[in-house]
Amino acid sequence: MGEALVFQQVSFAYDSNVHQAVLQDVSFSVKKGEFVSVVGPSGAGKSTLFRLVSGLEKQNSGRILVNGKELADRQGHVGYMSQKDGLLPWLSVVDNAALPLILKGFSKKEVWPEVIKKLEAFGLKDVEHRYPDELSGGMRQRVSFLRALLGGSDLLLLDEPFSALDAVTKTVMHEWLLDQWAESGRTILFITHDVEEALFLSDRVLLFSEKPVSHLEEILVPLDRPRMVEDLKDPAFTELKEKLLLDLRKLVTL
Ligand SMILES: Nc1ncnc2c1ncn2[C@@H]1O[C@H](COP(=O)(O)OP(=O)(O)OP(=O)(O)O)[C@@H](O)[C@H]1O
Repeated sequence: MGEALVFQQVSFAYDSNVHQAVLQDVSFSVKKGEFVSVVGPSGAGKSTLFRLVSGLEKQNSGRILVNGKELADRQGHVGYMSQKDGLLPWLSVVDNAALPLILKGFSKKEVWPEVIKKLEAFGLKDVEHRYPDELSGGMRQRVSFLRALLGGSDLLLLDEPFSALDAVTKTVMHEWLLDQWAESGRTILFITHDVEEALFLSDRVLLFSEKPVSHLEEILVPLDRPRMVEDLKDPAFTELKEKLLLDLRKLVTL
């Protein structure tokens, strides 16, 4: 199957704080097609991990391999979607979604029909020519996810994409995301503070369990796929959730 992402003994400290490493000899890997969540207390280094994967920061030592290659420039190899959907307010929905293709040099005329078809499949029919501030939060996140998909990267980094959504929309988005993930065959690395979300979505959860992080604790999620909201009542699921919440609580210092 192969590895989408490999960290080999990666250490990293911000220049402004060289004496306090964020990561210390961290090793882990994510298989192609896997859905892995990253959970940990605030300030533990989750976003830093994403910044390293996407190449926005450079590790001080160790190796980071994306699809088996150590790349100097990972732009275009890693897709990114954040809590703030990052849509450009002056572009229409279709122009926002099509942006990665336009940046690659395609013309609007070439890509619009396909992008509009995809927007329809994402439940965004008839809003193609609206602007982001005219959409609901869930709609905006779907446009943002489509833009990440159209970037073409096999590895998608999702940084708390649903944390600003209400509970019901969030649940709907979870099932929707799992459908899109299954259909696209992409690899997803997902940051969240929400333990239930992490367990519901993922094959594995990686827990930042110390500072600086030198070991990511790994939790395998024993649920079959496809998953549905009813699975949240499964005793194996609730037991795991309680355990993970307790583990996290121990790590939080005020
Ligand atoms: N640009 C930066 N320069 C210096 N230090 C930084 C920078 N960004 C983050 N840090 C520090 O690195 C550590 C890890 O931060 P990071 O944002 O990765 O944590 P996080 O787990 O994503 O937190 P949260 O869950 O609150 O988003 C923190 O101590 C933070 O203060």
